[in-house]
Amino acid sequence: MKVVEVKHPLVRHKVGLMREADISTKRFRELATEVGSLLTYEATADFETETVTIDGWNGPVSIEQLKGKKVTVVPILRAGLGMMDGVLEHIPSARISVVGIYRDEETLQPVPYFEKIVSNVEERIALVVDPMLATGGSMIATIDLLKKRGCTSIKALVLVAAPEGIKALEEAHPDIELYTAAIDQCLNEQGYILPGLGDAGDKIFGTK
Ligand SMILES: O=P(O)(O)OC[C@H]1O[C@H](OP(=O)(O)OP(=O)(O)O)[C@H](O)[C@@H]1O
Ligand SMILES: O=c1cc[nH]c(=O)[nH]1
Ligand SMILES: [Mg+2]
Repeated sequence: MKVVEVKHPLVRHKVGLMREADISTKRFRELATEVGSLLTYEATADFETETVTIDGWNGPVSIEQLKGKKVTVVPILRAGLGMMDGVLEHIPSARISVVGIYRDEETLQPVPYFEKIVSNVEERIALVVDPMLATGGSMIATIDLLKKRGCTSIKALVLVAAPEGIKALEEAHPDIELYTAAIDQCLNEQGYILPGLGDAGDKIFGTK
């Protein structure tokens, strides 16, 4: 599995700000969008382009335009919605496939509760967004679901990843790519990432 920890100074700075214990919901949301945008920039660096000729101000001019597979953005509810606008900033016409999964707080197992995947997902590159890759269970379940629908080109974008989650994801789906703004130290006994961000869903939705 290709794993890219984006080390750009802007990304490191913004993720650092997100770790502040007293951060407001507004600021956390803004930063989740901004880092989502920067991760998208990195994750799309290998997209293919083709050269075409258009009418420019001084006659014909060769330009490059994107070609190949179109994109579907896949936010994992709820917290993934907090990164979605950052992706759409760069790919405004992307179709959206929504997957609802929560993690059982006792067992840490993913519990699916909603899915609405675009109809031609097999023809698209899926950019799956979720701020946290902890045990990896939620991301693995989402990718299982996308593959069952025929999707073969999948990139996962997360703000913070735990080594345990990366290992589990690599074992389950070695063919996908992972882009993360930070690889943190470990999980605590409750399955939270350390140092991590705390509960990203609660911070984005203001529910605690
Ligand atoms: O890698 P895992 O161990 O599966 O944990 C990560 C998942 O946990 C969080 O979601 P949560 O279950 O809190 O749902 P929420 O987004 O609705 O808050 C997070 O947004 C991921 O989806
Ligand atoms: O650290 C974690 C782990 C799972 N979900 C979160 O929101 N945070
Ligand atoms: Mg949550």
